[in-house]
Amino acid sequence: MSYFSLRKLTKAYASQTALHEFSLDLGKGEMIAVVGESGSGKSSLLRIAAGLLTQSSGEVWLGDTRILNPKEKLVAGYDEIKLIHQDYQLSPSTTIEENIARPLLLFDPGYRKARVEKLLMQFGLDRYRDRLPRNLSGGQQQKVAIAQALAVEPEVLLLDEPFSHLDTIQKHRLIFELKELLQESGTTVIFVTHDLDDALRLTDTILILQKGKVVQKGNSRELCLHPKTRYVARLFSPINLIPGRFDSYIRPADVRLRTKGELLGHVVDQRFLVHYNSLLVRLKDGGDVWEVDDPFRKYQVGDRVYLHFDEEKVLVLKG
Ligand SMILES: Nc1ncnc2c1ncn2[C@@H]1O[C@H](COP(=O)(O)OP(=O)(O)OP(=O)(O)O)[C@@H](O)[C@H]1O
Repeated sequence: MSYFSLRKLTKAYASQTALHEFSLDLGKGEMIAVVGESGSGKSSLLRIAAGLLTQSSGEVWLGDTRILNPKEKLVAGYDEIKLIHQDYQLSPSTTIEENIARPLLLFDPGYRKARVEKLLMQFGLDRYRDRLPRNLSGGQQQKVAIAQALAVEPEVLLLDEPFSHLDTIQKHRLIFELKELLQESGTTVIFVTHDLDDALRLTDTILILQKGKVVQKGNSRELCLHPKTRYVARLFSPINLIPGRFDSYIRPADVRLRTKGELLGHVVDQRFLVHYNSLLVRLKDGGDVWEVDDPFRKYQVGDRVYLHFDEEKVLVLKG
């Protein structure tokens, strides 16, 4: 049953439309990721969902409550819906413990103390409680910001690329920890990102946004095997345009390398990756460069190679 509902949301700025009739219904505790490139409308969407930006049309509902926008509400935003973005603002001159406690100042002191203790423990921040934010790493500071947002036990958490300042290892660890925490607390989550890998680490269901429109929704398998647009296909791997066929593509892993055949090229670059070598092959006719996998690490820069693929692996893509 729908709990957090975004209904036909649109947003037009003076020069352009950022969002075209976006609708989404989430059940309580459900998590979804919205993946889109820069400028696709992700931040506008989340700010509207949080009641922090006024939409051009459409409504946001949390249970039976319509979320009012800044034009309708004196103090914009809701405790029940928290938005976290990469530029978190911790208070620089107060300790980690005080930062997490800040949203709870008007709460009962006993409750406040217990809640802050729980968050410090859950996020592994206990031993840093007396430090100032500047004495923590970027990843730890981002954890503090998330713990602070969760202090008031929001029903809905909106994550706007909150991990982009972190290195890959820190990021993967934080996403894993956060996923467990959010599942445990039954928080409803929308996570927006341009990074499919991050999205798949947090959620199973992905919604793809392009130029303010939803182009596809599904799980990893559905999107990978049946991408509707070039953008969706490229989220999973590069794609190679088949010469003479303007909308047909093949993935690097679906190309076989042979010493005989019809589609001739020569290797212009080679990279050693964990399970295979990745080659760049310049085609003889037309001059396009294909990216192909060489699982047997057989070919070197300068080698001639023939490229084969099965027709059933060809992706026919638009947009
Ligand atoms: N205040 C504004 N005034 C005018 N145009 C805006 C404003 N805010 C955003 N836009 C435009 O609306 C479109 C969507 O922007 P938005 O920030 O929502 O996208 P995004 O997917 O979050 O991008 P990014 O990942 O780069 O933050 C962009 O083309 C942007 O230039």
